[in-house]
Amino acid sequence: MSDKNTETNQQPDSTDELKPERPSGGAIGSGFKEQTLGNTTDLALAKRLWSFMRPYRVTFFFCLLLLPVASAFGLAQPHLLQVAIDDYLVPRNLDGLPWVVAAFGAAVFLQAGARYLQFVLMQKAGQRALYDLRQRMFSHVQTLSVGFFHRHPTGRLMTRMTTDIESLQEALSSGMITMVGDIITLVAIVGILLYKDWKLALISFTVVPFLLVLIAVFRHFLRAAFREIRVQIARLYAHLQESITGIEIVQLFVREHISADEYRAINEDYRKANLNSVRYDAMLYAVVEAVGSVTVGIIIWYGSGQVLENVMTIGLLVAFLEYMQRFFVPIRDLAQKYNLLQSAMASSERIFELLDTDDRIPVAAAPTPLPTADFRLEFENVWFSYSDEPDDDSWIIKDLSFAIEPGEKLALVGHTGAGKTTITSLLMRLYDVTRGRILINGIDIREFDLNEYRRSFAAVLQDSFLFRGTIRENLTLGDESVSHEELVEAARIVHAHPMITRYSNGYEHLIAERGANLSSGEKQLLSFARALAQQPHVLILDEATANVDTDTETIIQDAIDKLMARQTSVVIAHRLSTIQKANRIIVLHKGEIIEQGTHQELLALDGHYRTLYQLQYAFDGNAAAEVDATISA
Ligand SMILES: Nc1ncnc2c1ncn2[C@@H]1O[C@H](COP(=O)(O)OP(=O)(O)OP(=O)(O)O)[C@@H](O)[C@H]1O
Repeated sequence: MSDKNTETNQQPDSTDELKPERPSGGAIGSGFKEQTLGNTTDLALAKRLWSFMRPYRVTFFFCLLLLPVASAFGLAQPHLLQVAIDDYLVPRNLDGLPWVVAAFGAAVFLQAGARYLQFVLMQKAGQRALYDLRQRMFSHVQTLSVGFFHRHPTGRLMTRMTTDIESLQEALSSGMITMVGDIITLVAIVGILLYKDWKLALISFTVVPFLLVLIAVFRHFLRAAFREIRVQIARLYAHLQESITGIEIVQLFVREHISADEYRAINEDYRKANLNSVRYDAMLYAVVEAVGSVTVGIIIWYGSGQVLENVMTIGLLVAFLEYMQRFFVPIRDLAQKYNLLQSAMASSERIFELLDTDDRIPVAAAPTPLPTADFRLEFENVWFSYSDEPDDDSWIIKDLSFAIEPGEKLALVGHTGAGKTTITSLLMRLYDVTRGRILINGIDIREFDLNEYRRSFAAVLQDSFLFRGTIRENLTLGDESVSHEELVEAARIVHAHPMITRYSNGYEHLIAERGANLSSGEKQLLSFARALAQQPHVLILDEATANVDTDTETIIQDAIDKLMARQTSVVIAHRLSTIQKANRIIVLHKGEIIEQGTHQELLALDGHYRTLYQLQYAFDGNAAAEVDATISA
């Protein structure tokens, strides 16, 4: 099957609002446009996020209960300090002081304990919810149609499934719930201070409006800096993904330095974006600290006067100072956590958008049972376009009608781009026809259960894709009903067995990612064995034209013959022997059948097939002579 990713990825896609921004570095598909979220959307998003938290709600609410407990133990400490000073130290009466010290120690201990418990439990619940979310995303993405993956670059999808989830995780672990705790603490401090001395409290709070304005300004800059980081991360990912998957081309065309330069530029932007956010963060930290110190100054200035006039006790002054210190920490944290929350909301929007994508092959509500044998496949006036809104130029398959009888071996030939791969994709329902029908024994294939239908096919594609894992795993593809004997039998038939047993651990030999540690001939033999082990009703074969030595070629040829002999086969033929052995050859041109018949019949026609034959099989020593012989006969 030809690889169309490169062409389609670059086509404008009006339905995709998350179009990649083409970065200066030149990598494609790098970076997402961050979105501004309205409050209503935030609420809707929060509701959906909650649906993932709901199963763990008992833990969640218990954590919420722990927050005021931790706050109370924390805020009891300055009060105990006040009691120690005013009731024991100032009157020089140390009798009950150990009790106050013990109470202070207990408050510190219990506050730490409550925080620890709250943090660990929250993480437990949060990690479970994220686990569920990741699982849901993966399962969902697997059900999307092949067309969806052709339209969306891998890098983009990967970013959504990794860094967006990470951002949610970050907000969950260090943000959301502690924000509630911060707010509780703030409100409690305001209440306590007003209760203890409302005048000093109001004087202390004079700086707060100024602080809030400053925080709002910083929040704005921090948020922009944060978004920039996310855009740069996406660019970095996309570039990495592209250069690693395309490493062979990069090295063959000695493009390493260009790729490194591009990476350097993106890396530099990423570094700058990070530095920017750190700068604003540090500024915010410093400003809050400074404002805090000014407040302490005001309290000492005003409070000491009050103490000297005996209107206020020293203990109360110390407690005030302590409370104010504790007041500024949550204010600073709230500003930072708000940004985390914003980013998490933007990420969840992208995550839910992917989860809501319903770009999949429709399944039959009440599927018709699939015939168990003797498939008669039929294309009935089939039209197909890869575009959702086809125009006259975009039809790839045009009013195609033909049938494949049970057991028949059909060869598809035609120039590149004629639509051969598309026909096989339609047959396996990787795409649905735009118009017309594909039938099995007279029943529209859309009426069958999709998985059951697909299971009746086995495909050997040009790129014999192998997964990282053992040979056995690659042959069975996780189907445990295939016995070892059946596997060996399949491998023997297609001559893969000797090659497998050459490895000391035979069927347990580990194959590298994409079969990187195998030759192309070996990969082909394994994919033949895999197809046979699936015991399909229909075999789809897109013959690879990889250069293999003569011995391997003979083995592969024989394997193909044996494969095709077993069931109905549709072959995109590149080998002379394959088309010669086909019961029927369909010659395609721009999505239409222009000739069909057996090899001999078509040669005798002296039309397109003959020209194609001479062009495509000219490398075959006997081809030209055979054409001449056939024609003269
Ligand atoms: N996913 C896709 N999105 C859009 N257009 C596509 C897609 N796949 C294929 N096409 C277009 O459909 C046409 C037919 O492609 P197809 O792969 O079926 O041809 P083919 O006969 O198998 O060619 P080849 O022998 O080169 O593999 C081509 O013009 C191709 O550009």
